[in-house]
Amino acid sequence: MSAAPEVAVFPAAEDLAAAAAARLLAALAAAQAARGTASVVLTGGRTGTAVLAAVRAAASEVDWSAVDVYWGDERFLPAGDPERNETQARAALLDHVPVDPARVHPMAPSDGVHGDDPDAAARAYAELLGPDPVFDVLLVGVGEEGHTLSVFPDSPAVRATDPVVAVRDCPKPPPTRVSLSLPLARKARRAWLMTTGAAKAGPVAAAVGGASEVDIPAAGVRGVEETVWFLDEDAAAELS
Ligand SMILES: O=C1O[C@H](COP(=O)(O)O)[C@@H](O)[C@H](O)[C@H]1O
Repeated sequence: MSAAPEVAVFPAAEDLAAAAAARLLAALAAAQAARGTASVVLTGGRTGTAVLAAVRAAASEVDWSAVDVYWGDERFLPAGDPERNETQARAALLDHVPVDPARVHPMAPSDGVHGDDPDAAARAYAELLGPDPVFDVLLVGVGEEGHTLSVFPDSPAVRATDPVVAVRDCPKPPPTRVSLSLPLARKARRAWLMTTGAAKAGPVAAAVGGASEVDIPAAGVRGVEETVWFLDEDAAAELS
């Protein structure tokens, strides 16, 4: 059963990044203390990448060699493209902590073994995850139109039941992506939605207020144990 969402509002984006980073490190350390390993699903975007940079700057008890790293969505571009979420996450954090490369699981690039076929890349990621993946923490961002992951309003992806989907014709570039679906995202123990800025205030208020996930996909993200909205004051401005 999903818990009622918690809404945490911070004065500025930097405060949000520091707080989310500290809480992420504590959650990963707690998972390792309980089970020996931890898993996190990373997001792209400005807020998510700022959180990863804050994680890098923080002291922690986390054993990075025992963290499985996944991505919630990826821009389907060539390996190393600066717009890929993987590239940004590596630059912000993963290149600077002693992760085990075998535990870092990026989605395929458009010039990889699956060629320029996002459906094949989505199928391969679903196979990698297996039927019952464990995600200790799922990090996601929120777009101006309410998208989360690469699940956009009123799109085939928002109605998807497959665990991982190819996404085409996105309103936000690049147009082709690979994404976890909302049903898979809802298997995470902790789901944290993170966003900043006045342009996000409308979709945040709609999602927190219970909008349909078809209209505002961010409304469809919930953790099994915990759902947290990390917002700055601008993004929280329209909450009632
Ligand atoms: O394209 C994407 O955008 C969202 C939100 O990004 P932001 O820059 O507005 O914070 C992000 O969550 C998603 O992973 C990414 O692919």
